[in-house]
Amino acid sequence: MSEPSSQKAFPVSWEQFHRDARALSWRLSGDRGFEAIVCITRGGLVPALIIARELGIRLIDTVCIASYHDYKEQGAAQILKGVGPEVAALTADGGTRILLIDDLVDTGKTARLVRDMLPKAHFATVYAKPMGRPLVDTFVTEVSQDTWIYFPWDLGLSFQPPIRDGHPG
Ligand SMILES: O=P(O)(O)OC[C@H]1O[C@H](OP(=O)(O)OP(=O)(O)O)[C@H](O)[C@@H]1O
Ligand code: HPA
Ligand SMILES: [Mg+2]
Repeated sequence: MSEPSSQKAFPVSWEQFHRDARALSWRLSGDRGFEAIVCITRGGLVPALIIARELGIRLIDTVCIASYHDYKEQGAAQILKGVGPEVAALTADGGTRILLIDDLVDTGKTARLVRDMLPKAHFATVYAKPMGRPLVDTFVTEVSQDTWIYFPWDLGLSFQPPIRDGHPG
């Protein structure tokens, strides 16, 4: 990851995240035959709820991966949990009826791990950075590689210094 100081900030409110996840649902809608959602925890849990609601999908599972152990620092990716038996029953053909959801793809490291597990699943993220973009089938918004996305569940209300005082945002 780049140095935080050299990164642009892209803060996302709950409202914007909901709107973007709905936009992703529209792109995934139609007769695509998805029978299950597999979300990549933890960031994929929130868009998975919204997309499952919009598409009427009720079989939802998780793949638990931890790769960023400290703030903005990527460590070795670890798979803590794979899919359970109900979704495993859908994987014989590589997972064509499985919709994989994450909040974003950045370097593509997480996506690559999951793609190895479910090579034919449809992989969708709300946001994508250029390095990871080739690994994603559907996304809504691309941001530059040197942008850090701040998700609403990581944010709180705080004082913002005026722009003229050198606020970087
Ligand atoms: O494309 P990559 O460089 O692999 O980065 C993308 C991944 O990083 C974040 O997850 P993180 O591992 O931080 O865990 P979290 O979802 O629990 O916050 C994000 O939610 C993606 O899953
Ligand atoms: O830009 C990001 N924002 C939040 N979490 C992340 N994990 C990888 N990249 C990012
Ligand atoms: Mg994640």
